[in-house]
Amino acid sequence: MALLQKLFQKALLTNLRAYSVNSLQKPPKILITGGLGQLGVECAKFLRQKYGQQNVILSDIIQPNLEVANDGPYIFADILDFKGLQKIVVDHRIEWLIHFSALLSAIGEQNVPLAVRVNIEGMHNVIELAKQYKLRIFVPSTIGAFGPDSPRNPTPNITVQRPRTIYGVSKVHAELLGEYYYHKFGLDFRCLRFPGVISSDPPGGGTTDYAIAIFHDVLRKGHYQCYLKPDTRLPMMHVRDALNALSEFLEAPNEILNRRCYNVTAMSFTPEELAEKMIKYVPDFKITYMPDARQEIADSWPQVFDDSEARRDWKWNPQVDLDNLVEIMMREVKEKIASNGF
Ligand SMILES: NC(=O)c1ccc[n+]([C@@H]2O[C@H](COP(=O)([O-])OP(=O)(O)OC[C@H]3O[C@@H](n4cnc5c(N)ncnc54)[C@H](O)[C@@H]3O)[C@@H](O)[C@H]2O)c1
Ligand SMILES: C[C@@H](O)[C@H](N)C(=O)O
Repeated sequence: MALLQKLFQKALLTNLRAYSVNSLQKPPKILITGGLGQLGVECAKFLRQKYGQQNVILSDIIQPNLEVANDGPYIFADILDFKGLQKIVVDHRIEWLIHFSALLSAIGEQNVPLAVRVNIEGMHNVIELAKQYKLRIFVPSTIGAFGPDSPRNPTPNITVQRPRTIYGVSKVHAELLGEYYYHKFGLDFRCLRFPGVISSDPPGGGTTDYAIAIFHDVLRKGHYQCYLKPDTRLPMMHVRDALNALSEFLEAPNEILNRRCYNVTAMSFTPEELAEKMIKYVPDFKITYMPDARQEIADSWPQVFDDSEARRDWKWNPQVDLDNLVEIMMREVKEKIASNGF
């Protein structure tokens, strides 16, 4: 019986995927807010390959560098300006909204009023916008949406969420608001809770940033001083997997989704374990540890993330493990340092 059910679900998924791809023959017009951060630029490149350069509009409140400006459409969009957002959606016939604007966990603690404005008021604006114009809206959440009362190893999809950072509070708010709009108004709200995302681009002020900074410091200086203790275990994922997850989830037909918010992850490691893998590439590098305020945040977050519901419902399957991640980062960070010094 269970086998029959599984076969039926697989057939349904295959059919619905085929339907979904066909129905996407006219590619969606997509707006990415907060697009000049760590995830946005890569996300635009990825989605432009899929849906066409002109169909993915990157936006932010800061000035793009020349490479980004030449890569495809870029516009100014402040998520605190509702009328401005309405104009963009109308003028560009936007159908999907990917809402990346946020102050991350560490930086949010340094400026709580701004985090409230950007993360909470900004969310109010984009969700109303999505409702008014019937947009499909993707809002990333995070392992930071859990807190010290949540089970940490593993952290299931549905459990206690009592975060102790304004970032985490704003993300729980976003999850609940999105689910509410889905049930109340039929809004096509979709949300993935990402772990620390690793890429060679500069991170925006999070607690997991050490796993990016370590590559830059080791390759430039041969030394890294880590702000977390050596045995601090956190869930992580390479940006390629994060973008694959985002795009597969965005394309998944509503019929196969049992939830609007899913945990996704690829691996969990500690600074010590990451450093051990890096020694193969830079045998004589040194790592020292000087924990700061970010330690307390990390200690309240999941250590291992349970993403079995995403794997079951829309066949989420990460590709990059820790060995691949170190190999990719070593290569890409070396190239970045050679080309622009970051
Ligand atoms: N990077 C990660 O490890 C990670 C993990 C989990 C979830 N996320 C989520 O993914 C999203 C993107 O993360 P990121 O790492 O790219 O963040 P980031 O901090 O690098 O970028 C955020 C962007 O938001 C922009 N922004 C700030 N105020 C704005 C405003 N008023 N209007 C428009 N834009 C504004 C900033 O200019 C910045 O470019 C965030 O919502 C974050 O919570 C990221
Ligand atoms: C985990 C994620 O939300 C972000 N990188 C942070 O540390 O704040």
